[in-house]
Amino acid sequence: MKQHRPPRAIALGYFDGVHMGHRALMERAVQRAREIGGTSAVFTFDKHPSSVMTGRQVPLLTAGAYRQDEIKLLGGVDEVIFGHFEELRTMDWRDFIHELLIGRFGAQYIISGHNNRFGYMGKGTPEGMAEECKKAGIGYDCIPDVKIDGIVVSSTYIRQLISLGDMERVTKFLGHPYTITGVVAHGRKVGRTYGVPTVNLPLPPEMALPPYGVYATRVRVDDQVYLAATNIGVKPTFVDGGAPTIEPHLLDFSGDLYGKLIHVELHQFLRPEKAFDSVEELHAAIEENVRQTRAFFAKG
Ligand SMILES: Cc1cc2nc3c(=O)[nH]c(=O)nc-3n(C[C@H](O)[C@H](O)[C@H](O)COP(=O)(O)O)c2cc1C
Ligand SMILES: Nc1ncnc2c1ncn2[C@@H]1O[C@H](COP(=O)(O)OP(=O)(O)OP(=O)(O)O)[C@@H](O)[C@H]1O
Repeated sequence: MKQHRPPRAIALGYFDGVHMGHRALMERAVQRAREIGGTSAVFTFDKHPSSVMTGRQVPLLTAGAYRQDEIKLLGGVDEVIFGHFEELRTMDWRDFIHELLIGRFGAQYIISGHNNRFGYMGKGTPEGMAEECKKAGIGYDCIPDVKIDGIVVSSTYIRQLISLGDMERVTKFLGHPYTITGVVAHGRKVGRTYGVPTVNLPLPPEMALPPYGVYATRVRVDDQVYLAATNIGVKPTFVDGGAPTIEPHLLDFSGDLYGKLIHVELHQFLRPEKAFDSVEELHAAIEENVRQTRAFFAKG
């Protein structure tokens, strides 16, 4: 068999959101890579398997364009390998191990969780994986479930928490705040006329949408971090319908962010979005939200 240099320790899964369970797998991959003098990698798919299988788009926890960076940054792995799910879903599970992971990508160690299924019809199981890896003379680690408050951490559970707006619990299960990433667009520039300039971020359509409302947030841009009171919704005071936007009002900032890539971390839901009777009432509500945001982050 062709020897790959350097060999790889490969963690398997989709890794949407890079939660605490995912991190346990990737930490192990990094550790194993060090032991074998190789590189650590994640093998994931270009499309979410459930979205393809059910034909219904699963709302994602990581913006598509940012997946590779987020997995590397939070998981600490050297590489992210994207398999084409539509092609691989028909591959026999043994071929997936021997031909693809070992033959093509030089796996010396494979790491997965308990519930990992792979190959045609999801017939590959951790038990089958252990047996085949043994035959091939490579290592396999099956990582026990990571639980918080007695609940198994999963992307599915975190999506539910987001739909409820329970951002503090989301942060606990993800191990980092839910973060919406995108490029700043031009808004209507109305906010600045009453002293509340906002950054306008179209919501990446593939991402999970929290309830419309105002959130205590932090915005990361380049190497800077700003506190921000952020509205998510359709601005019913001014606009009739339309696509939702995410609009941070950065505190202690003046400047121009058009065209910049920004990361908006949602830390706490403050109140639902509302159609106000006047701009003055909206303004007063926003001032209160700014106070709440400062107070939230002052708590540490
Ligand atoms: C903290 C905050 C809270 C907001 N809350 C609401 C709201 O409850 N209802 C609403 O219609 N618009 C709300 N907005 C959105 C403003 O209407 C919006 O920023 C303003 O219309 C400027 O829009 P523009 O950027 O398109 O010019 C909020 C904005 C911020 C920054
Ligand atoms: N809580 C956990 N503890 C340990 N391993 C986990 C945990 N959650 C997922 N894994 C493993 O991490 C890898 C990637 O997980 P994947 O993203 O496919 O599943 P998930 O987070 O459970 O998502 P979903 O809720 O969509 O099933 C898989 O090998 C999976 O078995």
